Amino acid sequence: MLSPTRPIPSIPTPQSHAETTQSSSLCGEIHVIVGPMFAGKTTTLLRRIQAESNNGRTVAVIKSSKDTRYGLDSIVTHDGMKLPCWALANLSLFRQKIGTDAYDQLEVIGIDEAQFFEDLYDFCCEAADHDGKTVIVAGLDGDYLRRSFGSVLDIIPIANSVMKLTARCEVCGKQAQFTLRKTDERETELIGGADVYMPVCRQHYVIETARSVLGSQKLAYT
Ligand SMILES: Nc1ncnc2c1ncn2[C@@H]1O[C@H](COP(=O)(O)OP(=O)(O)O)[C@@H](O)[C@H]1O
Ligand SMILES: Cc1cn([C@H]2C[C@H](O)[C@@H](COP(=O)(O)O)O2)c(=O)[nH]c1=O
Repeated sequence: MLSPTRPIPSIPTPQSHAETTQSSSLCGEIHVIVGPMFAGKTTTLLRRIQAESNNGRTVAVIKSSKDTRYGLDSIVTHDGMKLPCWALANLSLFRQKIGTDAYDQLEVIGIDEAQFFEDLYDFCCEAADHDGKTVIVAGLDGDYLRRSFGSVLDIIPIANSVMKLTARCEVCGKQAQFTLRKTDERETELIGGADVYMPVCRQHYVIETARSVLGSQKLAYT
């Protein structure tokens, strides 16, 4: 693991063989993990990175410096699993930050919060096609309005595999595919956790969105 500060703490969940990602050093790969918030995207990414590291491969993890929820030196899941990482504004800064020699040695690169990186497509192409890296990308496919978020969907055509995870609907407990924003803020990018967002199924996305639209209309007419 090439990390700025600490070694990888061991992650206590056993790895299934299917969760590991094997690749030859001559030819890179791109694996994409998407889904709503709380679906286990970061957990899946960290398990895969840990498995690659356990297999003797050199790994590094990058997250967006926009997400300051748990500090900048670690990726942390919603239930507390943690791994040291590089927090960057742009992926193009990575090679310079880590150093060319260290970059050349790297075999596996994990990217979390991929929706926040504008240069995701170019970075993944370069790393996999030209530099032979295995790139594992985790991010939101959709924002709170279920619109395509950042460049995550743009890398589907260049990916080896795509996995869409689901969370549990906070209203009914069924599978949740979407992220509902609980506050009235309208900007696309709004950092937050369970205080601002909740995972919901299709039915409750529609019901809760209608309820919040009606609520704001009522306020406007009173
Ligand atoms: N509403 C919630 N609030 C806090 N934690 C949650 C909530 N729903 C699920 N979780 C926990 O979050 C874990 C997934 O965390 P994480 O891997 O960080 O998800 P993601 O990266 O997809 O947002 C789940 O296994 C569960 O334990
Ligand atoms: C839906 C949605 C989310 N965000 C932010 C909120 C969090 O900071 C991250 C997602 O984190 P996770 O690891 O997937 O839980 O993205 C946003 O800015 N805009 C949105 O619409």
